[in-house]
Amino acid sequence: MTNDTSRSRASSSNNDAAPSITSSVDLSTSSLELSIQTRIFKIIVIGDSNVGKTCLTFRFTGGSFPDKTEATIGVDFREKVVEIEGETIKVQVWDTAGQERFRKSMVEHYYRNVHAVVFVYDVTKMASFRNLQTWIEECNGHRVSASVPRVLVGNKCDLVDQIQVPSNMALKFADAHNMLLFETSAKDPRESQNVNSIFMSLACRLKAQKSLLYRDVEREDGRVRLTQETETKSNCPC
Ligand SMILES: Nc1nc2c(ncn2[C@@H]2O[C@H](COP(=O)(O)OP(=O)(O)OP(=O)(O)O)[C@@H](O)[C@H]2O)c(=O)[nH]1
Ligand SMILES: [Mg+2]
Repeated sequence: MTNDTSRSRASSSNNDAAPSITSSVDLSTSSLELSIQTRIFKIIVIGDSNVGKTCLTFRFTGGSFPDKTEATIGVDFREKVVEIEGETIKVQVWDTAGQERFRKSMVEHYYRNVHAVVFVYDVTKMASFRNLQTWIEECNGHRVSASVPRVLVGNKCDLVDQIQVPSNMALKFADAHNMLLFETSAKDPRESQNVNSIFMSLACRLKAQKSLLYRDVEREDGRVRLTQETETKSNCPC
């Protein structure tokens, strides 16, 4: 599919249902009922170290650009509760480590039961764009279904004089890999809405694609085990 050249570009869409998911919550929590009703979408953010994964997730969940960041070790979780078509959904963002030494013991956890993947490169660093192929191979190697939506994000667009990755090159890559492309900046507050769109477009697609149903609620040693099941559904306006 050919795309226009606006900052947020749709190159293609994914479909199909995701695998079943099992999670546990503490019985003692009075919010059990809420837990059962609130769907959680797990979105992982992947890419080279220093491309701005932490800043992008911070911008989405906290609405600001952090003064200072350090290399992520393992993973940082950030959550945002959003409402889509009257339904409250928890978007759980996994901000992963780009440095090999800080991620190797965690990689299995990143990909387990993931609902969507955000691949990030730095538009001022060609190497971070070239390395996307490796990140995609890692993702595929962890049995992430082709039906799990993926988007591509070129970050640091505010550094206009230093851009190394041309938009048309990124667009071609996104098309070839069946991904949406966003070119944006976690730093520039005017791009805040665009950063939101990265995650909201995924949440809308997930909501449209499937309805996670809690099938079984069984007590296990004071805990409740919830099993979610998926079914195809398509009524999201996004
Ligand atoms: N100019 C500019 N700088 C940015 C932007 N996003 C992040 N940075 C800077 O890039 C550096 C790295 O940002 P991080 O978000 O920590 O990078 P990361 O991808 O999380 O790195 P790892 O945790 O090591 O994988 C920091 O100095 C940020 O201030 C952006 O949009 N524009
Ligand atoms: Mg980080």
